[in-house]
Amino acid sequence: MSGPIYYGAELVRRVLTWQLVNDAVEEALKAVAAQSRNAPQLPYVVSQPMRSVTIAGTERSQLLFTMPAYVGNYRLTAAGAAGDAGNATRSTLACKLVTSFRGNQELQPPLPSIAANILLFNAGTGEIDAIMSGTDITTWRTAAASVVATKYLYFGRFNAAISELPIKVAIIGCGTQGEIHAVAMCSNFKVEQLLLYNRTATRAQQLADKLRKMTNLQHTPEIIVCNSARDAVRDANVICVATFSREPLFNACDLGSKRGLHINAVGAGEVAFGEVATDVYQQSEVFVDSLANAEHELKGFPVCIAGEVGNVINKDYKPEPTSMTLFQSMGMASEDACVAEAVRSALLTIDS
Ligand SMILES: NC(=O)C1=CN([C@@H]2O[C@H](COP(=O)(O)OP(=O)(O)OC[C@H]3O[C@@H](n4cnc5c(N)ncnc54)[C@H](OP(=O)(O)O)[C@@H]3O)[C@@H](O)[C@H]2O)C=CC1
Ligand SMILES: O=C([O-])C1=[NH+]CCC1
Repeated sequence: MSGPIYYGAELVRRVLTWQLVNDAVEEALKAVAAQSRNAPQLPYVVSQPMRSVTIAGTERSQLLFTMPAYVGNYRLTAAGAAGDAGNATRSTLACKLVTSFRGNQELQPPLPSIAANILLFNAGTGEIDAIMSGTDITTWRTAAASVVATKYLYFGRFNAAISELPIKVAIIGCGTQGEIHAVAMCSNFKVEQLLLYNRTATRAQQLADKLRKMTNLQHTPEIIVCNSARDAVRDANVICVATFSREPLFNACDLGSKRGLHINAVGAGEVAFGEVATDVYQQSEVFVDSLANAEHELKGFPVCIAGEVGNVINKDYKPEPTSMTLFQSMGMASEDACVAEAVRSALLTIDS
């Protein structure tokens, strides 16, 4: 063996598309849900042990996560990842090493708060095949999980094509995740209005300016920078919240009496579910990416969890049409494994 191939960030970025990442993430969500429901009619085999968390210092502001996963018998159908044959089943053994260093944004120049590398192993021999830069994969796959959750939990309740239903989207937190969520929502859905809020107001304004200049968005919405999270969420149909806040940034009263709302709660402060108020959880049907991870990581979670997003994709469960749904995203190693595999396939295709 000559040693692992290294795929750097530049190479990875060349092949990242929403179609490729959404497809791989949807497959991971389905596989995890099939495994936890013990659904023998579905082919998947998944092993996704709890991630380890190493605290680098005395506070939880500097963390190293180890995220291993094996996903067996799954398919990547997106065109970019097809390579040999989109229909072939795949099995991937991978481990992501990811750090979360909150102070990185204060450095000059700032560094990403979340940085990752993914090790890809030969699933037949256990030898290491490749090391892939995982920072962009983490950014994209997290937004893709919110896109898939929005597709099934919000749009799934209407009898209309996704492309025909205009939505208003609130983005709370305009850091790396806020930005990619704004781009993902406008690339996958007909967003007519984008409401941005960030604690440091200039950052929301900078994101608004950047988004207005982007020419590759499928939909170019009206973009409004809001003075508070409350203002941003009031009229939204879909809310994406991605901060490090320990305190709730909005509560149920701020959402008014409207129903049929969907929330993607992505961020994690000291408490993984701190940025959204308890009464919002209490009034929502709550879904997670992985129930096993939720049991382990969401200690003190205020409500019962309705199920996994994959249960809804696999049609084991349908949310009430008028309910408020909330996707509590934690991030799964199997998403990283499937997306890294899709990226590797796409790179092999363009190289050959
Ligand atoms: N679910 C998942 O799979 C993943 C979740 N994450 C989580 O997403 C969150 C955002 O990550 P990322 O975008 O990369 O980080 P960034 O550092 O790029 O952005 C952090 C954002 O959080 C805001 N923020 C921080 N503290 C507070 C606070 N006390 N009150 C209000 N806003 C606050 C910042 O505002 P300001 O500009 O004012 O500082 C900024 O908008 C983190 O919690 C991270 O752990 C990340 C990756 C995957
Ligand atoms: O899933 C993931 O990679 C992460 N979740 C929180 C920080 C990083």
